[in-house]
Amino acid sequence: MTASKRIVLSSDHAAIELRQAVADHIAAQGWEIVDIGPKTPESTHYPIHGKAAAQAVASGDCHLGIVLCGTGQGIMMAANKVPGIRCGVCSDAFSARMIRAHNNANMLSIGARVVGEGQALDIVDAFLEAEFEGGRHATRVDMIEAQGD
Ligand SMILES: O=C(CO)[C@H](O)[C@H](O)[C@H](O)COP(=O)(O)O
Repeated sequence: MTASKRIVLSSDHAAIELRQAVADHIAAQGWEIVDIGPKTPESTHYPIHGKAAAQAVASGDCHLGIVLCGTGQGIMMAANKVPGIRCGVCSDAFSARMIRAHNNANMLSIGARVVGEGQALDIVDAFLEAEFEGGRHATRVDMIEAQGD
């Protein structure tokens, strides 16, 4: 793990507490956290927060991003609308490892109403520890990028 790397975190109202747990967990590993909120649990709209986090990654300000909502699905869809973003929802560590190793994902989405905190932190660790394998997988990721928006 490269300690100097920056990671953006965001969520909607359904995942405020889990987002904080993720932030605490990865800050303890030396990651620089850019937590763009929201800070309070009032009902909000996941497209706003998925887009904002994705823009932080797509702009190069952050190396990676983690977004969370109730299922992880809506905020993932919003993030993937930003060019250059490859975000996958994961409920298990194997998938989290593979979206980086094979799909070169730069964002991870988690459903706070789907997985518990312990599982979520395992998913986060798997995502952050994995590395893109390149080779045939790079050919395929390039094909995704060539499809445009
Ligand atoms: O899971 C979500 C989107 O995929 C959101 O987090 C919302 O929680 C979900 O849409 C339910 O909305 P609610 O306003 O919390 O009932």
